[in-house]
Amino acid sequence: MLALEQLAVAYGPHKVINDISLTLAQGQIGCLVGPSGCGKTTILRAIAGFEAPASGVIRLQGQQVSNSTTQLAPELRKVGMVFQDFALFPHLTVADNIAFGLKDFNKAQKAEKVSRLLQLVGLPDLGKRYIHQLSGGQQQRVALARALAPEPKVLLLDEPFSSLDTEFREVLARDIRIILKQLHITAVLVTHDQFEAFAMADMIGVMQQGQLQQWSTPYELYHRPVNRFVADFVGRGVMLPGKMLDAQQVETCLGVFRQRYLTDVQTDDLVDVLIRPDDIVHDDDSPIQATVLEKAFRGSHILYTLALAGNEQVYCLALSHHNHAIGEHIGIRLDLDHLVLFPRLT
Ligand SMILES: Nc1ncnc2c1ncn2[C@@H]1O[C@H](COP(=O)(O)OP(=O)(O)OP(=O)(O)O)[C@@H](O)[C@H]1O
Repeated sequence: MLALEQLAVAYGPHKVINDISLTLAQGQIGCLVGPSGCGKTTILRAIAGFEAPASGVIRLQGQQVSNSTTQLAPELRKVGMVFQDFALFPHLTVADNIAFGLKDFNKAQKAEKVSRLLQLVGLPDLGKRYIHQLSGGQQQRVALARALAPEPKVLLLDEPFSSLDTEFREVLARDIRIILKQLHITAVLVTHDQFEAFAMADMIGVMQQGQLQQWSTPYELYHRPVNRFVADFVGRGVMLPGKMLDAQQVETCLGVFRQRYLTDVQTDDLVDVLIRPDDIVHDDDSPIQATVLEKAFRGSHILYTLALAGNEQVYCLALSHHNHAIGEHIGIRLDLDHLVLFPRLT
């Protein structure tokens, strides 16, 4: 179990982490996402014990390991780390890299453990190779095996996939998730890639300038962002102008919809309604017409950028056998489970 309670971290006089609280149960995987410099790595460093809190508390397995006055040494925390650059030793074999941290094991115990870990990360036959004889993805699996060897209770992964090809990342992210779940290890992943976060995480935290804007499940984050920053940062979407007809009903160019998201709202208030690409359904029978401005082929789907009457634009994710040309008019309707809206910025 991992808990941060009102954590603040400063470099000299500059506070870069402010009042962050979050909890992960044993075996849960959390991801931190956010713009460059927002403090993601600093949080990992604080959990590992390399940075002391300015205030607040860090707990691992219920034990307080960091506060502003006392710090448990990093090597006593049972925390493993996997980095972006793998940090493997080129002069050692794969097996020796993995065994590197196993100080209290004899030769036979090491060999047994390395063999089990190689099996676990899907590289059973590569123990005798050197690091330069592996692909990037294989190297990252070795880095994972090395971090898992001392049986950490918490694993910290700092952009572990960023040097790998995009298509490969999601597969590796899912594989690593399966391994961490098997071993019931609590993990925190830092990434720039929200699809990676979606593939790995039970909980995702969106950070901005040292503050945690939202900490929730991937579904909640996408469908119920707590503010505009999170709505913009996670997933694609547009803000469609709307006007409140009363506290529940909002009028947009796509029709009138009921809402329960915004409580502090009155008749005639101007709002923006968040519309995701999957909220717009292509429907030949719909009276609402839109013009295809752009299209991006995604294999099973096409992401259309559509112009509505007036100047508004929306995205529409349609199955790719609905193949329409740029300039064509198509019928659409809004298929919303719930409305997310924000007061219009003045
Ligand atoms: N050792 C340090 N001394 C002083 N300032 C630092 C130090 N390390 C990081 N910072 C600053 O702290 C802030 C947070 O940095 P951090 O590396 O945690 O951000 P990040 O979200 O991980 O960024 P990125 O996504 O670019 O890796 C940044 O403004 C950074 O410049």
